Amino acid sequence: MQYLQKLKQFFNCSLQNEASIKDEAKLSKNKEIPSQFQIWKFYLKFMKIDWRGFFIINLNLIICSLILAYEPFLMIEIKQNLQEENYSEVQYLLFYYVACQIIEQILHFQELQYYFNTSDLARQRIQKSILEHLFSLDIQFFEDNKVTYLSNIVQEGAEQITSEISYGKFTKIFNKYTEIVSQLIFVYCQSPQILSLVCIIATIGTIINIIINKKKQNSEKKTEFQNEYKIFALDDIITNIHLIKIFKKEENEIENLTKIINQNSKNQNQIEYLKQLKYLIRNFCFHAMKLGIILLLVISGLDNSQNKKIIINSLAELLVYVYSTILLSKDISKLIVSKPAKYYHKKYKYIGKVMRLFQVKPKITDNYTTNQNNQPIQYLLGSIKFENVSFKYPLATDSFFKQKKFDRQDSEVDSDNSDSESSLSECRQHIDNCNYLDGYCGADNKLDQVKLINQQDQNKLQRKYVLQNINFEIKPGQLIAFVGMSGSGKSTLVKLIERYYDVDEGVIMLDDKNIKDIPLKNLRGSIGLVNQEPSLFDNDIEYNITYGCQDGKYTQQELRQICDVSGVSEFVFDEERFPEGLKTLVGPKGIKLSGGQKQRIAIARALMKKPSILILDEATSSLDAQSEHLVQKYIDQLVGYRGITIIVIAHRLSTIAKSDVIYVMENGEIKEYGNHSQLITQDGVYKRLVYHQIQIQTS
Ligand SMILES: Nc1ncnc2c1ncn2[C@@H]1O[C@H](COP(=O)(O)OP(=O)(O)OP(=O)(O)O)[C@@H](O)[C@H]1O
Repeated sequence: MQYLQKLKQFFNCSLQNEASIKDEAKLSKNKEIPSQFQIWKFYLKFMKIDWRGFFIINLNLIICSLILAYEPFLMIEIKQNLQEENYSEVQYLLFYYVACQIIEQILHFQELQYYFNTSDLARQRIQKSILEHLFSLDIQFFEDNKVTYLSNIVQEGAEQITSEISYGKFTKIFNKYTEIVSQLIFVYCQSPQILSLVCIIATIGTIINIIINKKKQNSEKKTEFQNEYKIFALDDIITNIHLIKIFKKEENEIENLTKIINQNSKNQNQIEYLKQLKYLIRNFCFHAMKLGIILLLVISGLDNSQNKKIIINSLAELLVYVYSTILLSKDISKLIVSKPAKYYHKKYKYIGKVMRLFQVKPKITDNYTTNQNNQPIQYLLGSIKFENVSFKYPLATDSFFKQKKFDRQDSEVDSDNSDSESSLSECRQHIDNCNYLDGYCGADNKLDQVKLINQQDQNKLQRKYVLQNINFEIKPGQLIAFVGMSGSGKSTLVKLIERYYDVDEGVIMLDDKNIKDIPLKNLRGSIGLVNQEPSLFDNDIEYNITYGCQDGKYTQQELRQICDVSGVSEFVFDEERFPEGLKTLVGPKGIKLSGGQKQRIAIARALMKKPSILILDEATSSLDAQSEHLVQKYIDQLVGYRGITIIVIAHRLSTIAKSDVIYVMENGEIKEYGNHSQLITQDGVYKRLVYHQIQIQTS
């Protein structure tokens, strides 16, 4: 009864599967899934053939496959000679057989050696080109995509492409078919009727295998997406472990994670069930063939006892070949299943993702990259001019995995197929509408409904201008400040000066040149930035401070001076707390340092770069008053001596009182500007901010 139910379930699923296959074909048309031609064209990017390796690997494989194909016939010959008691010939044939085996093993060993060497080189080359492409992408891409996901693409993608473009790929397929054909010829030589029987049963087995494979791939596709969801949820929760501990939410999170982890157990079970079913069918086919062969022998043996004797003698051997023919029919069925569908399989999924990654193109382009790479930075003089600049953040269009809220309270994700059709078409429409470059993970999943943003949502999400009609001019060597309420657009302004984004309207001029015409190397090389949340590498303090030094050149004297003025010396040379001094490891993201220490290192790093424009975005917010005063003193010196342009963004208004010009921002607009004494006399936003801060301090 249970079995019947499962069978019914299976065929129901197959019907639904049919529909999803049709949809897949539609998707293929929509270029959501690459065609085989596109896949091969893509592989060409990474191909660099070492002809010697190519020749040796393929020649060895061809010789091995010919030896393998000849083996059954050699066995027949040995047996015939044994029956005829021709022992000298048997000896000779046995020697020949052993020699073939030894040659095959030697060739195989040599092929493997070449294979590993060439694969290693190919993997390095592929990894490098994926990284080169990834690093050429805009900051926005990294803001929209999860780091775990991108690092997986680089690692796994390179691995999978390497195995796909290995030199022996085609020859191995050729080997497989030579083996099948030789075995079929062997069976034919024994008895044509038996061959017909083998062919009929193998064809039935292959067809059933194809159906099961397609069904399995459908489940794998869903599992794949849910696995990614699991990884992101785990990543999110473990990254916030401090928060979880402080709120004593361990139990809740464990419960939520367990729910998320167990979400796709239904799919996993189905995959296992289908695997078992395939195994069962293979065995069933084999037994059916065995029975059929015996029946044939009995029928034919009634009137031909000689024939019967010969055939019975080789029955065991025959069955071995019949069995391996069935095993090979498994490979045929895999080949017949559409190649793109294979890309949902965990063995191939990252190839599709790498293809997607290469479809993403940077919007911030630099025509000078190739020419300027080996030339030294040409520092800017430091004048900045904004002319009628307006800007809004673009929508995330190149997200591999859309930013999704992990709804842990209701994390039950129904992986049932019951209403997959409606969600499927809806999601397909979302894909068309959004033109999102989503991974090849299944869209026929409820999760995708959450994941993809439809046209309506897009309209709602139409971003507002973050900066509107901004005009200002900064001369080289000036000290300029931007103040304003949180969210008024100050940091965005800095991002535009660094050209992490291009403006929507207006123009930004640096040294009287449009920012778009300045090589990125010169632009970013001339800017030193310290932002609100300093990022540090998991390395020692010295490495972090000297990271921006051109060609890694600096003197210990310079380093010491910068450490002194940025306040790093104050803690780093304290032998009790930092016995290793500048060689102290800071831990991931500088976790072993305090907020103020991290900020001082970031300030030292920016100063070591000797920039012509220094941007301090809330750079001293975690420093105590004394340290801030020290940094401030050095900044004043810099302005005086080196003519460096300094832009300060600060909420603490005492920090900016000495600025040449203070720009006051509100809702993405500059509301007023002037120096401190001018602004304080006006009855405007600045005066209100100053009084507000004084009030807080006195109370
Ligand atoms: N990467 C981003 N994508 C989309 N919107 C963003 C992004 N970064 C900032 N914003 C939005 O732009 C607006 C201005 O943000 P910005 O960080 O420039 O403000 P701010 O004045 O520097 O604030 P604060 O003083 O709190 O740092 C905010 O409404 C914010 O939500």
